Amino acid sequence: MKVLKFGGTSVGSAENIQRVKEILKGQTDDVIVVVSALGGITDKILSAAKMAAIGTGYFQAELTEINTRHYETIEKLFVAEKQADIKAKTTILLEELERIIQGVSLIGELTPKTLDKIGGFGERLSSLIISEYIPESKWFDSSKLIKTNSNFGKATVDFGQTNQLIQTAFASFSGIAIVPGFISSNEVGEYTTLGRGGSDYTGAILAAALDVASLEIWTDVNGFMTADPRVISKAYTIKMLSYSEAMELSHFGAKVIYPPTILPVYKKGIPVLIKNTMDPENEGTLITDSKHNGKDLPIKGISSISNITLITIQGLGMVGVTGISSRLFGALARQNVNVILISQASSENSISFAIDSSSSSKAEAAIQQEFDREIQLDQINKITIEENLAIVAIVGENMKHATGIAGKLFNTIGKNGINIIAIAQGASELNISWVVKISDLRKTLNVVHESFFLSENVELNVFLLGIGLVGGNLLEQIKQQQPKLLKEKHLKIKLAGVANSKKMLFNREGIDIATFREKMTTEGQQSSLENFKNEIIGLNMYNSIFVDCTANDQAAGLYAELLNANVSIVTANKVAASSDYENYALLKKTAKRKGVKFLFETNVGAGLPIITTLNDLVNSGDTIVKIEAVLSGTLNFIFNTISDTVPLSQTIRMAKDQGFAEPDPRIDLSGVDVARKLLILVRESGYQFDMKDIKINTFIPEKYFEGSVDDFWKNIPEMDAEFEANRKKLTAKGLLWRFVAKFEDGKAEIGLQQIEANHPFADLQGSNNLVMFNTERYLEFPMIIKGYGAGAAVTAAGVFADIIRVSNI
Ligand SMILES: NC(=O)C1=CN([C@@H]2O[C@H](COP(=O)(O)OP(=O)(O)OC[C@H]3O[C@@H](n4cnc5c(N)ncnc54)[C@H](OP(=O)(O)O)[C@@H]3O)[C@@H](O)[C@H]2O)C=CC1
Ligand SMILES: N[C@@H](CC=O)C(=O)O
Repeated sequence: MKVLKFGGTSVGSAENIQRVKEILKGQTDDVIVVVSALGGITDKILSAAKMAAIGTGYFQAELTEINTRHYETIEKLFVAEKQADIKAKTTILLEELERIIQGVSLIGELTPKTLDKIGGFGERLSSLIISEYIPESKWFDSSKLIKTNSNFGKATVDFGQTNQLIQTAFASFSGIAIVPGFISSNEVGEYTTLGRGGSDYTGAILAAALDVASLEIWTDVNGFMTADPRVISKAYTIKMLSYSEAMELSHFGAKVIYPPTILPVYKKGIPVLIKNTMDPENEGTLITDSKHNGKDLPIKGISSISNITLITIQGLGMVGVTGISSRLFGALARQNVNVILISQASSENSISFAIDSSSSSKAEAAIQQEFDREIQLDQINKITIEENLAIVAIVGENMKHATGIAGKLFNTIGKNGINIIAIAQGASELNISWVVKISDLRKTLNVVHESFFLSENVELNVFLLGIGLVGGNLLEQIKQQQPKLLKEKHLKIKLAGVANSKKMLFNREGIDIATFREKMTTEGQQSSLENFKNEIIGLNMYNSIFVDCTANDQAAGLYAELLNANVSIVTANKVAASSDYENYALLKKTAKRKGVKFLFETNVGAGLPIITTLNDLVNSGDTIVKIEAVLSGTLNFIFNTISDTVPLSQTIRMAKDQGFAEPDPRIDLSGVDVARKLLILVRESGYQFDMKDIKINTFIPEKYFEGSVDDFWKNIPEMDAEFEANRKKLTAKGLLWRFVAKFEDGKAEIGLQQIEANHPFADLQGSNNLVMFNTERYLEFPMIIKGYGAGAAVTAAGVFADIIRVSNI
């Protein structure tokens, strides 16, 4: 024999009741079918009763709706000839309900006892209709079988009597039994109820009394999910749970099963299967006594409860005093305040507990009253009430004795800038619960879901500023590479925000890279750096990365605040890393302190792995003795391209057109770009250096850098003739121009050099860069890194690599 329970949605419409019939047809065993009220009916009944009690006439409209729902369901389920008979039977119950509610209206009082009498009508009605719809079935009145005390609203079952009654009633039963859920009766036969969601409990009570093969809870979801799917799109069904895990998860917000359901079936070792009436083929979740089940993950699921208030009572007068906790929780219990989480430090000078916010004034008054004397004497000097909180819990039997779970959990949460307000973990190690601000709940769930591999993929949320050459190429590369990254590395890069200087666009769910430009035009808001930063912080998404593909110094000014808000920075913009040493050091320190990344590999040599290599050398204990490098793609391209037919001004234009030059090419021509790069290399080598410490030898007179960029383009051809004359002389001597950056003996200098044809820099084609590091380990023969040092595609690839680096995959 099996017990199957169908919830409110499962019997909420004629179509769904037909599904139930189909499911029952497939059963080979004898079955007891427990049914809830038609979805939403119990709420309507209770609301009608409450309206009646306060004297509003609106209850009549609610009653009419209740009647209509049932009559319409009958009309859809039964052929015309049968309808009158079933409607007549239904009407008897509906009229009885109406009479009681009329009575409530007349007396103007709604006692818990009356509420229980009224509350069960939904189940009585639905079970009547369903038993008529399955003619071979037999209806059983569960209110006569389940005996309870008189705690109306949530009665306690008398299992001794109940088990006997059930066993007698079903002693010779075979076939299909239809039983209303939720209802029971007390010792004098008055209706009681088992608490909201109590139909599950009815199923469990019957299952345990008859020691059946299994209890199936048919609902409208595919079982217990790893997290709330409305928040975590990647949440999936947990195939197997132990009784304890199911109990913990259902207590902490997963409303799949009514928590008291577990105990009776657990005691008898009866497996519980959660199934979806709308998707019967789905495996669902199996709850058994097997502890180490399913994938070998330390945690099975994450649950949360919103609308939480945390109350802390504090005072030195509490230390070492026995009975404080008992008085505190006794006072709360007397006021019917349900305590959801408790946390007390071993110092004993404070106790924090979490409750549903609706009880917070009741709780506060209870504490004030109970500890009035201690408050007067200043032995308890502080009662703090924090609202707008949520509790999150991770649950899993495999956490037991697994080291590092709490460390990993809180480390990951901390890195994402989420403040943990209180923590509780039972010695059973089955559940770790903690309190966060409600505004951090979504982020917390995502972070935890991902870090415990409950999510298949790691997700990065990218906010891209600048969609010119580099930024535009970056998005193209992400678009192309995304399927492979997802498949092979389980990495998803989501564009959560994007901006240029005119428009900005955000979408928590991700912006489609194929259409982002049109979307920016049609749906984008006016761009503003301040608002872009505020939006990133405000969205408070986990694994957020600000990617700066502008050359804007104000954009670089946003980094500190973003890092402080636990947003990683990936930047092609050289302004921040070459700003005042103090600022550079602060940004690096902030990133480290916050556990996020500040990456700028492309600041030197575009996509070449120069900074990471330098970091590896230094981190492994090497010392940088000398750096000698050609660091400007633009200048190298110019000196490789200039000829008697291609003058200087034209080579600059070509460098710009090929995407080597800065948005403002004067930055390249003036040596500023190279100076920035050398400064960054020296700093990353471990030296405290500033721009003023670099000697810059310019080769184009200062006057060309004054005025606007247009002035520069207009005037620079004046230099062509002189440059060509010098070039001829240089060529005649068999020499070449290279703009060289050098750091040695604590001195840094950049400038144009004439080099021999056999110099390592001579064979440097196009826009290539070359860096030579002489270190204590690479002393005689330097380490050399060479290759394309500029260009949109290679730079975008370098930015892309930095973004991937943030994920630590
Ligand atoms: N090209 C290369 O080889 C390399 C470049 N880099 C660096 O990459 C960065 C980008 O270069 P590149 O792509 O060539 O430059 P582009 O001029 O092509 O693009 C710059 C982008 O930044 C946007 N932008 C500028 N100011 C703002 C602002 N205030 N708010 C929002 N967006 C803004 C621009 O928007 P709009 O179009 O609306 O003005 C544009 O989308 C530079 O810092 C450069 O030094 C680093 C290594 C190599
Ligand atoms: N403008 C730069 C681009 C890379 O940083 C260069 O020419 O090297």
